[in-house]
Amino acid sequence: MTNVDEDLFFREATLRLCSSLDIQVALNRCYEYIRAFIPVMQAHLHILDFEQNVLRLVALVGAVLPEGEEHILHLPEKGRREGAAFWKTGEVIRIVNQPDPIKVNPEILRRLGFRENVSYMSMVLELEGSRIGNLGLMADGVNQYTDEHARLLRLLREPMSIAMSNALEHQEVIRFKQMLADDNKYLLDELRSVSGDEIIGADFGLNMVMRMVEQVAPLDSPVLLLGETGTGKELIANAIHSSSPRKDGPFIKVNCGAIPETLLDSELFGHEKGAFTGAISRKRGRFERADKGTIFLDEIGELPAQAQVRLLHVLQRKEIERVGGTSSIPVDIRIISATHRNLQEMVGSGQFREDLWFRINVFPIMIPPLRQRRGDIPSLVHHFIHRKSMELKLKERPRLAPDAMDTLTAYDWPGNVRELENTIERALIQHRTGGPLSFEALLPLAAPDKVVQSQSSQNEPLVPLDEMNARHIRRALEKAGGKIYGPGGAAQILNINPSTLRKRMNKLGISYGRKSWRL
Ligand SMILES: Nc1ncnc2c1ncn2[C@@H]1O[C@H](COP(=O)(O)OP(=O)(O)OP(=O)(O)O)[C@@H](O)[C@H]1O
Repeated sequence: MTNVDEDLFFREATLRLCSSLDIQVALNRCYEYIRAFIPVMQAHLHILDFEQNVLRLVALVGAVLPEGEEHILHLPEKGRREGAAFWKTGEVIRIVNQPDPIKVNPEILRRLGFRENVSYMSMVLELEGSRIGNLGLMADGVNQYTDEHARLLRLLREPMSIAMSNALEHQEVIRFKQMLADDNKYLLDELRSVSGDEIIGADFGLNMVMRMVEQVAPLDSPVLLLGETGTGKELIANAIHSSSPRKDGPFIKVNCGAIPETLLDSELFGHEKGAFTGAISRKRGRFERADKGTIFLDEIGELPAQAQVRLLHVLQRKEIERVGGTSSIPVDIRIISATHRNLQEMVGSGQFREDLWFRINVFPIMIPPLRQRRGDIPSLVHHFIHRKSMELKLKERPRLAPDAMDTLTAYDWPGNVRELENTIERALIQHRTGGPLSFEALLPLAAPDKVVQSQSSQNEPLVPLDEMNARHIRRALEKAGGKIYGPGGAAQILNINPSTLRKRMNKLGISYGRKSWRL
């Protein structure tokens, strides 16, 4: 003992303590080294929670806890006060060379593998003024520990405390990471069930679209979704992602038209700390967040010219550079873009870069407007009544009024599925008091829209809605030779139920019978 080179002892033991973030591995390595200098049969590392009066074992060498054994040891209640005082003010090293004078519960000793005649040396670990834990060494027989051993052990107090603290923080980071991954998965599943990723009309009006989705989903090719607002472009983008090999990766949406131009770069590509006023910390951009997943660039036609150049850059090089950064970060992403605008025309007029257009237009999918797939309307109506009734927590699902479905099917839906969804929700809110759902207000809006567009010029004065409706119905009657019912009848031309048409004719004062409908 007298010849111990303390510097060497400190260095070698510290190297072993810092050799792993796994505290058990670190303690094993250190134990193997120090046992040549200090008698030790067993070493254990605890953190003490004296609020709860428990010792939590974080590493143990020289004994194995039985399978499934709890790693928390409850301290005897009567020792609580003494223990707390010791942990707050007690000496750093404690040597107990006689059998059990510290009156530790024999059950604890047994669990830790102690025998009757043991010597015990413990050292309190402390970091930045707070006591964080305890290292205990145990040797067989009485009077095993000397002041010289205590002096050597004390040399390791600081590295042991740092190693323990780092290991605990590392464990905490891993735990948080697992919790976040778990939460993330849970929230994604929740989001899917709330937003309802069920695609209505997949076998009917959207059949062609879904066939194309199946073809392209397994590949990494860029997809361009075209279609009017509210047709379901985002829903389809989601469907492509969730049936692709990237489905467990992120699906990140960027609404290119909704981000102010000044923030666009930092939103898309992220920024380094201090890159500009207000950049108080480093931030990852959406491209970086979409790594190993899919990025959905909605309203890509709204992207300003500068941003188009940078996007092209990312697509060509598959890497991004944060604002204020100096290095490139590789990104592995699949791009789905969407627009309700005519990008080809925008290319022609110089508003959209042709090279970018070629890059994103590899596999265009056109989603037809709802008025071109009216057959899907009844299923959509039932789907939204079901979903929205649940969201609104309605006790009973309301019935539809007799003509309601015809009215809904006849309407032109310029806002497409989103408008239909909102219409149903509004009707459900208005009908909270009961009664069937009717959509009387819709029909007058339907046909005139088209008629106004096709018949009136910008300068012509606007006619009242009822008059416009009446004219439209008369035109249909004229075309049908006055026939209301059956094939070629006015109801079929107008795509509404004949009885709805008759009601509307009554309301508008259009009489029945051959030619009586003429002006
Ligand atoms: N076929 C469908 N089945 C069920 N719900 C649908 C369908 N199509 C659209 N929806 C619903 O309609 C709403 C609008 O759809 P979505 O946001 O995907 O349209 P969009 O074309 O991306 O609209 P915008 O162009 O305005 O961004 C969403 O709530 C979506 O869930």
